[in-house]
Amino acid sequence: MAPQLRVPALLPPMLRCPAPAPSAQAGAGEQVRVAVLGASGYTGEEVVRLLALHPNFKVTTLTGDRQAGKHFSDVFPHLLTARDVPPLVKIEDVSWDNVDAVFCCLPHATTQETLASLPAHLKVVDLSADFRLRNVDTYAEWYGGEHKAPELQKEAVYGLTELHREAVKQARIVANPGCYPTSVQLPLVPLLAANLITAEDIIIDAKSGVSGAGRSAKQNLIYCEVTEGINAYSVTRHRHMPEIEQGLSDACGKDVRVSFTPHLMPMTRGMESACYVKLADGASAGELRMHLQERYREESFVHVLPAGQVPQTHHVRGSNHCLIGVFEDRIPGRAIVLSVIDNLVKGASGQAIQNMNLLFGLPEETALLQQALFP
Ligand SMILES: NC(=O)C1=CN([C@@H]2O[C@H](COP(=O)(O)OP(=O)(O)OC[C@H]3O[C@@H](n4cnc5c(N)ncnc54)[C@H](OP(=O)(O)O)[C@@H]3O)[C@@H](O)[C@H]2O)C=CC1
Ligand SMILES: CC(=O)N[C@@H](CCC(=O)OP(=O)(O)O)C(=O)O
Repeated sequence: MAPQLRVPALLPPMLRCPAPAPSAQAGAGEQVRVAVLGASGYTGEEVVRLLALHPNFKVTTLTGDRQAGKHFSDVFPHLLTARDVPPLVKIEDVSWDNVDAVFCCLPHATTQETLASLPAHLKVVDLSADFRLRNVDTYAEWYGGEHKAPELQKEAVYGLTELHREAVKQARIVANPGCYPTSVQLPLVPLLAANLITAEDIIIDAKSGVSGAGRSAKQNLIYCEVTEGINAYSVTRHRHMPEIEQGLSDACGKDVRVSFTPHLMPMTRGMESACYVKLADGASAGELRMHLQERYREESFVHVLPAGQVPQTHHVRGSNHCLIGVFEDRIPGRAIVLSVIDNLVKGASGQAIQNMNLLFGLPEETALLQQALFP
């Protein structure tokens, strides 16, 4: 059965709140001039695809590395609007005076050096992992290299929009969360903050589509090695573990450690996190569900399903929505919380646009109210 989305979530932004003018920085009534760094990759492409329907953001600059020099429409012929966007250039050839806002879709490590060299007038949403971890030593431990821009890291605001909206509105640089951390924190942060589940014994069994690994060719990602099978990867050492633990620890004021195992699935897009949690004394799965329904009642993109409905990746494919289902475990005192997103949309480019909308005082739903592509 299809999940029942709340009707207000599907109203166009103008019916939910008055359309504000873009920020003074961009000039009231003017278009925000947007650069997408790493536009020849999957998340960069997804930003450009979604921005085709954005009334206030105009893509004026696109960068690539190996693909620099090509027309965007030659790299992504499926994007019909790409005929009107500029060709891909190298980052060093960008004229920053013509840019107000940057979506940074570069690999981690490259990102911190690039962003540290950009002019300070730019508002930035960074999709990489470089500015997500507050502690640069933790970054070095999990990402295998000293952080090259610790000052910029201090300035960055972690942008899981529904949980950090007010901080995002004030920010200049937003660290867009990882895809797995988005799918896990949306359900678990409110439950930990309300003491409905314990900080101990959290087990997360997660699955991702192959686009999560980016567009560049790798042997373990070729068709024969991915199709008709699944495999866990980075077992006990996936780099999203400290990001998840940072968010969950903040939520409850305790040092949270999680068991987290990601799996690669033979599908293009989509992510599911099955979270096995221990109920606090006296709490029930029904109470968890009701708490999440209440917490996200006014949200456009997070939907807590009625009892018994199972969230499916097919129901969020191509959309910025997150669907959550809560179930009573057969083991007394435990619950199972399921969460699905599209890794490229709510897990990356959609949430990045949601955050950029907030940076410019726009309704955060702008250009993001697409429903899922089904089947
Ligand atoms: N895919 C996903 O689901 C998610 C990805 N992310 C993060 O978003 C970022 C982008 O990911 P994704 O789009 O999947 O990656 P891709 O590999 O698909 O794209 C990477 C982009 O960066 C460019 N690039 C690579 N190296 C350099 C360099 N040294 N200098 C300048 N440009 C460079 C590439 O250019 P070219 O191809 O022309 O060489 C390409 O445009 C990463 O940090 C990733 O971890 C975050 C959440 C989810
Ligand atoms: C399937 C796959 O490989 N997924 C990627 C996660 C997505 C990603 O790009 O990670 P960030 O959000 O930290 O940038 C991985 O496991 O590394």
